[in-house]
Amino acid sequence: RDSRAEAAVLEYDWVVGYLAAAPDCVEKMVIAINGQFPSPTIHAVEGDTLVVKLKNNLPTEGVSIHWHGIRQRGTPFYDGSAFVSQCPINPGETFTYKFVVDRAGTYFYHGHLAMQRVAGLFGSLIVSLPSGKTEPFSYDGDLSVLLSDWYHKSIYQQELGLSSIPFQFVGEPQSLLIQGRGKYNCSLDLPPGGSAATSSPDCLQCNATNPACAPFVLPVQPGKTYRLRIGSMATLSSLNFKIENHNLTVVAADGRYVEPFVVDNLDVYSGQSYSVLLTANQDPTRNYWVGVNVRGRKPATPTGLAILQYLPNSEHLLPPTPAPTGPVWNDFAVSLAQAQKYSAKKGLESAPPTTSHKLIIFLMTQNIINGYTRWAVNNISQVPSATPLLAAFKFKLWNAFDQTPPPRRPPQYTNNKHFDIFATPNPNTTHASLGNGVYVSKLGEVVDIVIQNTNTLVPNNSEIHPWHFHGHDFWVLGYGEGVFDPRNSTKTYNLVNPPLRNTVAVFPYGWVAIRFIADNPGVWPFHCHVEPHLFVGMGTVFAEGIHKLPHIPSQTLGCGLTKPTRW
Ligand SMILES: O=C1O[C@H]([C@@H](O)CO)C(O)=C1O
Repeated sequence: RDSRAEAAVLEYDWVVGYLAAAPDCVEKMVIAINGQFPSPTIHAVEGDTLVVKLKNNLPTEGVSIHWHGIRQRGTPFYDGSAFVSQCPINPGETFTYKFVVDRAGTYFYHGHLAMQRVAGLFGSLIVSLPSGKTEPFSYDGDLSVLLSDWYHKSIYQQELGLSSIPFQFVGEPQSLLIQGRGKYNCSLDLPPGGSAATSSPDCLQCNATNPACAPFVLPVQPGKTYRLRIGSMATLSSLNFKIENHNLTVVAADGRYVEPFVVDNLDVYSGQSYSVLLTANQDPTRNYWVGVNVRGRKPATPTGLAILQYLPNSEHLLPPTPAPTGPVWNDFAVSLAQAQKYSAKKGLESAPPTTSHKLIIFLMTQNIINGYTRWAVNNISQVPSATPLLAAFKFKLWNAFDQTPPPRRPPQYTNNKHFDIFATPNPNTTHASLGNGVYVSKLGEVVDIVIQNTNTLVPNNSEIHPWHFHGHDFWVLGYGEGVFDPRNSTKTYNLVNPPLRNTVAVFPYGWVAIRFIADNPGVWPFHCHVEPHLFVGMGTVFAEGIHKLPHIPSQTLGCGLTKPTRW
């Protein structure tokens, strides 16, 4: 652990490039930083300034890096979402991110252009308290695991399928990874009655003698307590994390303190981070499985495994027990009950304003638009603008994006609520259109957003969507089942100690309500963190304080209407 008392400037020289790697024993192409997958972990201290000089060595594509969970106060142009805060960094170009990490916690960074995150372009950003400040819990050591799901199909083939008629969805991942390591299940590849000799080349690489197949190891001293940081950069999967025989005490979520509570398995949605306390208080003569399973979608991916190693046992001492399983994948009541256990830590986190200035209701629908399968929010399916929206606001380039404000209510609602979210097929799936309008708030405005789930185009199917906000933490006021009713549902809100987060899951056929203060001048994406959903339009953009936008560095410009006009 870094234990400096004073903030420092930390400088990094990074090169983004393609790498042949075998995260689950099978060699594929990943997008890596400095030849590493996952990308290097950053360890910083609260108040530090990070200066990341990023060279794009990808020969055929631009890139940008989003600093997930970092609020970027005063530096909205370094938020890293392509076509919102900056132009993509072209092949061969170098771009320097410079920003302050103003709050201790567990964060991430990842590619934010098309589906580059899915190709492995992500890493952990861990911010510790300076040595003079203490956490509201104690521990002997700090451990961290970054969870993800992994596909054998390239992101380019995935993007092709998503943007084709007929639509070809990415489907379930081949493997689940813990800190970038997993093991592909060859037997899934075998034809009925087939043998290893007839299986695919992928499968042949995946055998016990291949060192790339060794699981990630978490070493612990018997009797000690560890702070374990758990985060998910999954493409699609909602994950459940479990350590055999061990309870976990949850103490923080998304870099904010929560009232501690004990679980024996933890739901982790893409874009979320947690700190849990883990005490090595079990039989020390053996090691234990750490297991990750898929929730919310019918699993077709084997459990991802790592090893909790009780020192001085060998890390090769395999646990004698079967791989851990989580709750049944479609027991959404269990997921909801766990989500409702979170509350803000008393005395350390603020309560929300008791009222809001406006309410926005988002209805998420899956649609057919000109033959293409696309997600929409209030009938608008998001497409990027060629001009970064931040620059469009700053330089008043009003031709750069749709000037019609996007709807604050689902056009499908009558009397605010009489929309049948359970209807199959969804009756309004042909009314959506492409767009890139922006929800503009006044500086300091208190805004409520309710995200309402529906049935997808598949009969009797509604899915989990983790929504992530850039530039803000928000209060999670409450969850509900069925259709949100502005007159009654608000009565169930927790306005006393709701948790602060930057990513929240919306459960099938339900809604979630959040409140935020629009106090960070900038232009900020708010979107589903399931990458193939964002890719086909499941996102929105918010802006505030547009009269107070800071000067924009020229390195963020150069595309769309921000092209230089003189030679
Ligand atoms: O966006 C998605 O599309 C498919 C399905 O709804 C249509 O093929 C699926 O499972 C998603 O999550």
